[in-house]
Order: sequence, then C-alpha cells, then structure tokens
Amino acid sequence: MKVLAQRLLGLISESLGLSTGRIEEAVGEFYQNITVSYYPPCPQPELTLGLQSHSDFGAITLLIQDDVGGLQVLKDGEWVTVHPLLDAIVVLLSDQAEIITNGKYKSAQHRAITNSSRARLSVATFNDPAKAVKISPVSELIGNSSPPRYREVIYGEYVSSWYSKGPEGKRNIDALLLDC
Ligand SMILES: O=C(O)CCC(=O)C(=O)O
Ligand SMILES: [Fe+2]
Repeated sequence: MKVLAQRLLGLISESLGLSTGRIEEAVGEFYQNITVSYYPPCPQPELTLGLQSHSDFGAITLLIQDDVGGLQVLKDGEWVTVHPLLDAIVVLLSDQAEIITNGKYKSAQHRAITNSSRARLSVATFNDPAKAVKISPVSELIGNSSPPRYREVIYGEYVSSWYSKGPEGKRNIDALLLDC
C-alpha cells in the first residue's frame, strides 16, 4: 500500500509539472493508519448514515471494500455510489494533498450509507504526514497568477482541530482557505 501511495503521488506530481518526488517530499515520511469499518445492517437506512460526509485529513487514502457497497463520493453536488469491484482499490485524495497542490487536486468528499439486509466491511489505509510536519502549497505552484490558496498548517494541529470540530463535509480544509 505504501508503494502504491508513493506511485500515485508521484504521478500527480508529474501531472502538475513537478518532479516525481515533490509531493512525497512535502508530506515527509508516511505514517500509515489502518481503519477497519464494520457497518451492521440497519432496519431503516434512510434515517441514518454509516459514516457522515467528510474528506480524509491525511495525504491519500487507499480503501478496499467488500461486495456490499455503501461508499459514496460527492460529484457535482450529487452523491455517487462507488460500486464495489473485485480486487479494486479505491483511491481517495485527502486534505493535505489538496493543500500541497494549492487546490489543483481536491480531496474527495465521501460518506458511507447503510442498507437493511447485509453487513458491510471496509478497510482504509491512510497515508499521513508526521504530526510535526508543516504543510503548505509547494512553492513551484505559487506565482503572481496563482497565489497560495491555503495557509500553512502544522499537520498535528490540523488533525486536532478536525477531531474537535468533527467531520462535516469539507469544513475543516475550508477553514484554511485564504481570500484570493
Ligand atoms: O467505509 C467506507 O467505505 C468509508 C470509510 C471512510 O471514509 C473512512 O474511514 O474515513
Ligand atoms: Fe473517509
């Protein structure tokens, strides 16, 4: 999973005209956290969510889901179900990647819904910076015509604030937006 995350961030760097290792360099050493989520069947799925709308706070998330389905991403204002595919890994770009690329890439807003008949399991691998790392848009993407869109943040402080405010769409990263 770490090699895949490095490869994907390398391709994103190259797509922006940066050196292959540039985003990884900005993230620093990866700290990997794994969350296994179990969603029991819910008698009235329309009344509750398995996991409320949020974007992940690290750099990039790689997620494996079983064949039940329930992950949705917000696209053009609509919730789109990410249908399970055998052997597929879902890639969710996370908030630090959005900051580092100065918003050229956006973190994915997502949620999990429940269903009335089957339990669901997902395994997410989060690739995060160390808590002390300062994250800001990379200098190569900043210029007169593209000012920084996010203020610098110490990753550990971002995580603390995310947990104290709670997940709610993209309000945590939106709090770093600069007027420009
Ligand atoms: O269960 C899922 O598909 C989503 C899990 C998730 O978004 C998370 O753990 O951050
Ligand atoms: Fe998530």
